Amino acid sequence: MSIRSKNPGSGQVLRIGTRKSAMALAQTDEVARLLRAAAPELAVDVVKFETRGDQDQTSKLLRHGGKGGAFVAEIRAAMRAGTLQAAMHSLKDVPGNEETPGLVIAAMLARDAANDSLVLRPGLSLETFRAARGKGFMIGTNAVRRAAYLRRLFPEATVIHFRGAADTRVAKLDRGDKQRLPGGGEVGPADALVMARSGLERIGLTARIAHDFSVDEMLPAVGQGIVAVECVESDWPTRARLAQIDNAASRLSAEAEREVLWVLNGHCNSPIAGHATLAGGEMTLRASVLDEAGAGFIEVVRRGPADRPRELGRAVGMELLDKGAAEIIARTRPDE
Ligand SMILES: NCc1[nH]cc(CCC(=O)O)c1CC(=O)O
Repeated sequence: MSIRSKNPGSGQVLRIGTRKSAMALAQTDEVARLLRAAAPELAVDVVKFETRGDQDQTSKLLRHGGKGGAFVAEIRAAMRAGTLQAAMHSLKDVPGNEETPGLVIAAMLARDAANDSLVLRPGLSLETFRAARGKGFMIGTNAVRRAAYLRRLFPEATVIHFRGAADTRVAKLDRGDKQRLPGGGEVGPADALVMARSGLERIGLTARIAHDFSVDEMLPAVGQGIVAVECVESDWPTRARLAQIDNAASRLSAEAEREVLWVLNGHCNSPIAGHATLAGGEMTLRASVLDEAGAGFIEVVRRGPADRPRELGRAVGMELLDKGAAEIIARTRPDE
């Protein structure tokens, strides 16, 4: 059945906005491929945006309303103005503590790998790195959560701030570039990076993965590995298109995980981790809150019926709060 509308923007052409990093473009191409497969008559146009987050690598992005906020604000404005029908986001980068009136996430794709991976500079072997337990090595990451886990897993390594699009970060590692710091000065070069496996897969760099951390070793960010497509709430033709490519398991997991963020008032760069798995009608939700120094660490695991994800997320979030999560979040600098 083809869906027609008098609104020229939401009939046979669907314009989808995205950041223009290699990773974001690969994700958007996948969304476009699935939409075309579901509706061969549909023309999907990919519109590339250079967001403030991409242009301004060294600024403290939280000033722009959060790291995720910087990535998504501009694309959302275009959608509200009607020049786009949809926006592609990494769900991980969509803040979990903000209301977005008039917008809805109408599709979540089947989840890719949710775990983080270790990438080593050329010439450094995993054996050497492991034998040293990280001592004498610098590990770069852009995320407070990863920094906190790294300080627990490799207490003797130096964790440094490393920012940029995924392909740019690996190129910097390979060239041995230093990283400019937001407050001036520089650190590095890095010996290793920790990045999302899904991101490395999407830009064709899986061959660079020296080690996959399991989700229990390094609990992922809420929503990690899920591509989300947002549209205007009242644009029913577009919602119907997007509903065709929505994945139920991703949606249930995301609802549970994001409820934890909501309860804790967190966003993608808070030291909060959360991951849900589904099996036989049951959901297991694990979430943690970590101290930047790796000292404070609260983890909660609960199980519940898979069809009540928000209830489970709320219970896990409340238990984290009971155990002192708010204090840990408050004392962590959010823009490290
Ligand atoms: N913040 C950038 C970002 N946003 C989403 C991903 C990974 C892909 C995903 O989680 O879907 C990445 C790169 C990374 O964390 O290494």
